[in-house]
Order: sequence, then structure tokens, then C-alpha cells
Amino acid sequence: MTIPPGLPQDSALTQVHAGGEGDWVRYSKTKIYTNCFIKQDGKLLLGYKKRGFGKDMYNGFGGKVEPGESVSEAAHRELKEEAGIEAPLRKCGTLLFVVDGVEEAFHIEVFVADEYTGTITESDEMRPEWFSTNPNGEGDLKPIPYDKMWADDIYWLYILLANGNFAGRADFLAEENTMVKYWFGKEETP
Ligand SMILES: CNc1ncnc2c1ncn2[C@@H]1O[C@H](COP(=O)(O)OP(=O)(O)OP(=O)(O)O)[C@@H](O)[C@H]1O
Repeated sequence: MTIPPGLPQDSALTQVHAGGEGDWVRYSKTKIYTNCFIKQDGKLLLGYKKRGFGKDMYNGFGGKVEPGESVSEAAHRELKEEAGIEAPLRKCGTLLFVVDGVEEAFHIEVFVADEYTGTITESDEMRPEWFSTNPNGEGDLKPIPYDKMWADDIYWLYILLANGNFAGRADFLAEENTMVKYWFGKEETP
């Protein structure tokens, strides 16, 4: 399978996972979102989404890029709004999701930081929680709860944890956490 439509075609991406059947779904509009992860000493900070899209699942902190705002500004703003913290965010990935029945495709810029300042604070939207990056958990920390996350996350989060860059696309069924077709690639570092 080649790099799917909607992802940068000229990059140094090497396929790491691909699957599903049929053609990529056509879409006419995209909306840009951010998604931010804080990782530190074998731990990953996730948020339990209390309302809205992705409710009752764990995810990074993020949301829509507002008019007049850069993607990086939006990433910092959402991290502050949803987790109460500031961090030196680095862009590490681009994701495209087409969800059956949702008019605008999700274009998500993924950011990561290894440190943060401020006090991690629960918001109306997210309840922050640390997880262990060890698949068996560590001490009081549970392992990353992939069964309570978007189905795509397991295909790229390990690349983020290893300080790599990635891009991917997945077409989802309406109102279900099921990927019909997907492709994920890792950027080769020279
Ligand atoms: C389908 N597979 C997916 N896999 C991983 N992450 C996904 C995702 N699909 C959406 N996301 C993330 O979900 C958040 C939605 O943001 P969402 O709460 O709707 O935006 P925003 O905070 O602006 O909304 P309010 O207007 O405040 O309700 C945002 O971080 C976005 O990156």
C-alpha cells in the first residue's frame, strides 16, 4: 500500500502498519486539531475525556485550532485549558481520520514534551492521569489503557514514546471505534 491521500506524499515515511479493505473514503473538508502528550521517566500523561467527541476514552490533550491561531498556539492553549500545565511541545506526528457520518475529516497535529511546568489540574473536559509505559505497569501506575483509547493509538504511540516522527490515516465507522482501513508510517531518521 502507498501513502494514503491526505498525507504528505513527499516525506521519508516508511510503512509500519496497514490494513483494511476497499477504497479510501472521499472527503471534501478538513478541520485541524491538536493532540499533546507529556512523557517523563517511563510515564505518560493521558486525560480521561469527560464530555464531547471521544467521551469516556483516554487521549492526549487537544482540540480544534481556532481562527487566527497557529497550530502550535492551539496546542499550548489546549494543554493549559485541559491539564493546567505548560510544556515545550515538539511536533512529532500528523494523523488524518475520516469518520463515516462526520462531514469534516480530522487533521490532527500531534505534539510531545518530556517536561512541563505548573500543576496538573483536572478540567471540565479532561481528568489527567499518569500511566506507566511498561506494558505490565509499574508500582501504582497502570499500563497505557489501549482498550480505552481510539483504535489507531496503538499503531503510533510507541513511535512517539521512542522520540520518533510518524504520520497515518484511518477511516472509521460511524460512531464506533472501528477502523475500516488504515495506514501508518514512521519517518526514517538519517
Ligand atoms: C479517530 N481517532 C482519533 N485518535 C486519536 N485522537 C483523536 C481521534 N479523533 C479525534 N481525536 C482527538 O480528540 C480531540 C477532539 O477534540 P474536541 O474535544 O472535539 O475539541 P475541542 O476541545 O476544541 O472541543 P470543544 O469545542 O472544547 O468541545 C482532539 O484532541 C483530537 O486530536
